[in-house]
Amino acid sequence: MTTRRALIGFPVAIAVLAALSLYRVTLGIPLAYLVLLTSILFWVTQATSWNILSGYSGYFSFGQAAYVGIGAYSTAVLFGRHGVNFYVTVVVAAALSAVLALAIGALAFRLRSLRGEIFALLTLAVPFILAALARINTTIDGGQGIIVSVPDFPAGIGLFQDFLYLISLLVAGAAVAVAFVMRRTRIGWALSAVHDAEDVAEGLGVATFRYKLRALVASAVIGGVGGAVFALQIGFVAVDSVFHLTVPLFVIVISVLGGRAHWMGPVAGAVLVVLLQDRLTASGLGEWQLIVLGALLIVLVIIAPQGIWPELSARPLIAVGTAAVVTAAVRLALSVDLLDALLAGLLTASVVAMVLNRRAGPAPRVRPAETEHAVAPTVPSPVDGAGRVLVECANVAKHFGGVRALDDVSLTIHEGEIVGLVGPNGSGKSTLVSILAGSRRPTAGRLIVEGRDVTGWPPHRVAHAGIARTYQIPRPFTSMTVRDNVAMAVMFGRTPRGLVAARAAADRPLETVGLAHLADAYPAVLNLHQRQLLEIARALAADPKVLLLDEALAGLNPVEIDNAVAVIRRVHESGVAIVIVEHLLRVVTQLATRLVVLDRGARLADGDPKTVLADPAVVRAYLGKRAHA
Ligand SMILES: Nc1ncnc2c1ncn2[C@@H]1O[C@H](COP(=O)(O)OP(=O)(O)OP(=O)(O)O)[C@@H](O)[C@H]1O
Repeated sequence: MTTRRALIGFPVAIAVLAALSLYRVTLGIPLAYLVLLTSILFWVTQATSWNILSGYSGYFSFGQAAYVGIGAYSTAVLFGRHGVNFYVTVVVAAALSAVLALAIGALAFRLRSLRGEIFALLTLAVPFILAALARINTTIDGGQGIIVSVPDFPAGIGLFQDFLYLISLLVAGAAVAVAFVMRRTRIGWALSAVHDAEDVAEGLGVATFRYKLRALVASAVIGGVGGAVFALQIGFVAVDSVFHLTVPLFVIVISVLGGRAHWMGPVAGAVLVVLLQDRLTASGLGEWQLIVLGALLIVLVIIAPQGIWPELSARPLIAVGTAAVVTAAVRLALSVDLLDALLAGLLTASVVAMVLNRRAGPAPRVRPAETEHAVAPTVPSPVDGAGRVLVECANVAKHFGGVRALDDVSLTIHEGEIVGLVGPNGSGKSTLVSILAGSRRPTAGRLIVEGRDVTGWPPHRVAHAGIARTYQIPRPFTSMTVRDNVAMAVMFGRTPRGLVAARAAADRPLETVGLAHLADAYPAVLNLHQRQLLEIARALAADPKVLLLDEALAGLNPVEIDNAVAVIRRVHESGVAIVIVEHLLRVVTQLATRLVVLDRGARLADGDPKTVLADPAVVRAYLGKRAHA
């Protein structure tokens, strides 16, 4: 959905939904429909809350019930038991949820070991602990449950059900608006990058900790506020009704079904899932709910892994038309309940959109890079430490348990240099690159960039200090176009820029590497060489002083290697010092102004390439076999 369409459609939808309650009697809308809509809005709120962190960033949480529980108990204890103003309890619910999120985030997001499934397990444990606390502690619940009466509400609103509906609409609308804004601003881009390749994002200057924490807090506040309203909805808050495992299961099913990369995904998912659940219950098949939902999820994950919303929004007119026609036809032909007809209409529209999208086929493959051209290699003259010192790696050691990957290695990189870093397999080259990029903390020694000691700095700050790297196996942000991959580095670079300016600034690095004509393609259509060029363009966009190329030529054919060499030379000519890790000596000697040889974690030689290659120790340790070959 374009931003313009969303900015018009969203307020209109909210106004129409509000009118359903305000003019309910005039429009003849049954109260039962309002109850159903209130339930849908609750799940829209909770699924959007989950999606803001887990859907956008890929940090799967099973702890949604913690926020629902905190919110519901804030209202139940303060309003239900002590008569505190209901709106004050909503604020308390938001504050307590935010505090919990800050505690979880401060722990989980600091430690790399708590990523992936460990994060999911951690979040799973939280509601269990809170549920036990609520059950044991008599000032909270004590196992009895708490009755929540009806709060005062403005007289003009009508029934309590209308008030509940309107307040649920307000909360769900605010949640979706937050998700929309986040998706379109820096935080959304940062979370997408975290989802696709967190280490890479961090290395490009994205302060991942900060963005993840903000997303977690926003998610918690929305979940907590939704939980506070839920207390009114259920009227009796008990541990099992709020800290229940079905809460995370439902929000995950809803978000994945609807489309977790999109702000509207949870809305589409909630409408479909809650309607389906309601219709199954109404037809006496309530116990089949989870089976039907599970089966639907399995089928959809296989045929439409991006969820229903991207399918529908790719063909909005056909989707709306099909849903309307099928709903009307089923209702008239079979005289079934309007909701049954609506469900049939929505499911048919989803299937039709999917079939049409599949028949249209995948996006056409983009032509191979034409601007790539081989440039006759020339041997540069060694500059031998000509420029000022940019980076100094002093007496660095890195131990992995008993493995001494690096031991007392010192290295200086000067302005204008291309340093070739060579050595046998396992000699510590990649480890040294990771230390130079700040993605590994040395066991001993210091990393100094332009006179500043940056040892132990997080990678995004080292990136801002002027160091960029590429990866041996290219790691593009797969959900973004080639241009946006590069724009990310500008957006979060040393002088951060907005999306529009960053996209414009991405042109230059793309031209330098010869990928400009593929700017609108997705990385999936690039071949290995083009992906490696994209790595270089992205690193270049971060405006580095020193570029670290970790085996950027691995797996390329001779023509591609010559082209890559020409690209690297162009980058160098633009004023960037380069450290290149490479097994192909032919290439390193073409490019390097200085050669550093590592052997078993120690620096064996450092000097101009000719002298180093003639060093008997180097020949013995590393080059022997190849030289003879
Ligand atoms: N995360 C890790 N845990 C344990 N040992 C590691 C880890 N990373 C690297 N090592 C070890 O450190 C040593 C140096 O590895 P490194 O990958 O830096 O070498 P390399 O010169 O880049 O090798 P290659 O040319 O094969 O890429 C090896 O013995 C390796 O097994």
